[in-house]
Amino acid sequence: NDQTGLYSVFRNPWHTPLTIFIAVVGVIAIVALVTVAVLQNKPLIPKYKYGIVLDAGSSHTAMYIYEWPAEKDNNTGRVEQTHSCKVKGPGISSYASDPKKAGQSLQVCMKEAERFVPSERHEETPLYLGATAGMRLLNIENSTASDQVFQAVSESLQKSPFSFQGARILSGQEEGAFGWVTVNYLDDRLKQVCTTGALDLGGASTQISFVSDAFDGSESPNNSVNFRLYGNDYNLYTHSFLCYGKDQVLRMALSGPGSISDPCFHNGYSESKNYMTLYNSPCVSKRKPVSSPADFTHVGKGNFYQCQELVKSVFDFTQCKYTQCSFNGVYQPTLQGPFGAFSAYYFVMNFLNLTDTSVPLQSVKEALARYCSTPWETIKKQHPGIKLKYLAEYCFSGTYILTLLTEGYNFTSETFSKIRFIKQIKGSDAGWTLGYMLNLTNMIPAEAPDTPLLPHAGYVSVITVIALVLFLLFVLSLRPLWPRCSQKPQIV
Ligand SMILES: Nc1nc2c(ncn2[C@@H]2O[C@H](COP(=O)(O)OP(=O)(O)OP(=O)(O)O)[C@@H](O)[C@H]2O)c(=O)[nH]1
Ligand SMILES: [Ca+2]
Repeated sequence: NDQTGLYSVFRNPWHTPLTIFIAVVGVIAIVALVTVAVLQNKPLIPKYKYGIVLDAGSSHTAMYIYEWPAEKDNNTGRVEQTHSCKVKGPGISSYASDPKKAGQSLQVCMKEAERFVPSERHEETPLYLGATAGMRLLNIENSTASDQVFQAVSESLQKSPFSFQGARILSGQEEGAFGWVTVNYLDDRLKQVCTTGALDLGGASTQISFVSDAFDGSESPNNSVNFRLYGNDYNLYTHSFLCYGKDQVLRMALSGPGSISDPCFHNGYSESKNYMTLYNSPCVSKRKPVSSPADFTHVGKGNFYQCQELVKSVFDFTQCKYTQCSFNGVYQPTLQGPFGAFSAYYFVMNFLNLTDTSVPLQSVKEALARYCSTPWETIKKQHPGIKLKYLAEYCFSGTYILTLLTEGYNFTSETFSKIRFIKQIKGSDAGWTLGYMLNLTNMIPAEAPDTPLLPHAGYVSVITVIALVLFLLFVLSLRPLWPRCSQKPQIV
């Protein structure tokens, strides 16, 4: 019958001001912590934001739509590719003689984008067009035509409901650097020190980008790009070889001496071709013979080793004013780390079934030699569904890729095994477009984004401990600190 202990609790526990105070504070603290924990760690109803990038390449244009959680707009969002659309027809540089058609060619994909991006997001969704080597070459050849193509393309894109941010030519350095950002962002390597190098093979240019401990940019500043991303400093080596995309190299190889009987094309292959289409590029115009017939017959004789010699003839391995070069007198530090090889690297090696780099390089070469020596009629029978334009060129393209990697960039059988031929990473295409958009929308901060003070579990355990302490205090506090006035007030 202790009048002041637990007994009194059940009679009237609320008469101690301290008890009420602690109870109120406890409830507020728990509600506050739970609210923060939920907000910080559990997204509200997911709303997404979008970005659209058009990759106006030399051989074709592709549109990519990216999305990310709206409440994570501030740089910690996981931006993902949600849709892509391959524009029908050639690259925009092919419309030099009829620029309007360049703009019209984009309309189908832009209409598709209007269906994929929720209409309430249309006007806030940034839309970019970046052009690469095809337009670089047109700009060299005929800058007026290049401007007219961009004018037509911009007018066309301004008609879309999106927030058009402009159409421009990317430098080769940007193309290489943003391809590296994409690969490492998607592979979650930007929060680590060890990054993945990027190898991009297009139709008119090819890029190599990687971080090398041996490279501080001093020997060849033009090949150096510095990034500070998520609190890490990266000094990237990058180079873009204009005219060394596979389509332009094919022209250079064909314009060489005695190339009409071509070891890079299958025995039995014979096509009449027009010298004009061969020489109408700044990459080969210097090789154009003074007088040449309008047409020639391109005949294949399918020999990988002779093809390799022909392909090597488009490289210059003699001049190098640096401590070490790749080719054509371009500085290149020692290769380092794993590499992701994408675009035409993937299209070609995937077709040839040579993407498994655990296979020794010598075996890859032997497999390609067997493929190149297969007669054209057999090749066509074995691959009925493949576009003949692509099918005819795989022997050449595969030989070019191996020559570029081993003779050009000095990949050995050991470093070759560290290359991964990739089309996508976690559902997003490898290429410069994602890196380009991340950069322009500032979605990769220089500093590491704030991580929640405590992980979700941390919050739960803190709440539990506080709740227990408060409960104990509550119970203890029920013993009156001041003598309860148990007797009736004396009426004086
Ligand atoms: N086999 C095959 N080849 C393709 C495919 N798409 C493109 N190519 C060819 O691969 C080469 C490079 O294609 P892309 O990577 O799109 O090159 P691009 O972006 O147009 O060219 P650049 O402006 O130099 O980057 C070109 O010769 C294309 O014709 C494909 O799906 N399959
Ligand atoms: Ca490209």
